[in-house]
Amino acid sequence: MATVNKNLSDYDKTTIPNASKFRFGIVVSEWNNNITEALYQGAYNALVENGALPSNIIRWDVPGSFELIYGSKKMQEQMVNAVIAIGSVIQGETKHFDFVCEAVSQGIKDLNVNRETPVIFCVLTDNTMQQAIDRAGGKHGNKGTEAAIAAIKMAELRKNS
Ligand SMILES: Nc1c(NC[C@H](O)[C@H](O)[C@H](O)CO)[nH]c(=O)[nH]c1=O
Ligand SMILES: CC(=O)[C@@H](O)COP(=O)(O)O
Repeated sequence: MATVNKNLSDYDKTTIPNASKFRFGIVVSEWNNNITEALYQGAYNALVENGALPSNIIRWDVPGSFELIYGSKKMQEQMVNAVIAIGSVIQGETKHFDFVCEAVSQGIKDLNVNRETPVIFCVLTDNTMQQAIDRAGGKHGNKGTEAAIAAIKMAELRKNS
C-alpha cells in the first residue's frame, strides 16, 4: 500500500504499549533540516503522547543521512531500548541519491541484524521537496509519528523476546 493510501500519522492508541519504561535514542540528519526537524517533532510528540519521559529521549545530530549509520551504531551502545534514525534524501541531478539511499537502508538493516537494539528507518527518500513536505507533517501525515510507534512496539517486542 502506498503512502498516498495510508496517513502516516494514523494509529490506534489502544494498541500501543506504554512507553514510560523505555529509553529512546533519536539520530537526526542535518541535511534538509526543514524536513528532518518536522520528522523529529512528530516522533518526539508521539513518544511522549504514549508515555515516554522527555528525560528518556536522547537526541544526537549528524551531518547527513549517510552518517545515520555510524550515529545509530554508537547510539545502540547507549542504554536505550530502541533507536530512530531520521533523514531526508531528495533526488538531485546525479546518481548520488541512489548511492546514499542504498547505503543508508543497507547500513541500518545491518545494525538491526547484527546488534540487539532495534533501529527504526525514518528516512524519507523523495523525488521532490514537496513529496518530503507531504510526508513530514503534510497531507500524508508525519513519518516521524509512524517511526515512533514502530520504536515503541519494537522495544516492547525486544523486552518480551
Ligand atoms: N544529498 C543529500 C545528502 N547528502 C550527504 C550525505 O548524506 C553525506 O552526508 C555526505 O555524502 C558525506 O558523507 N544527505 C541527505 O541526508 N539528504 C540529501 O538529500
Ligand atoms: C541525495 C543527494 O546527494 C543529492 O541531493 C545531491 O544532489 P546532486 O545529485 O545534484 O549532487
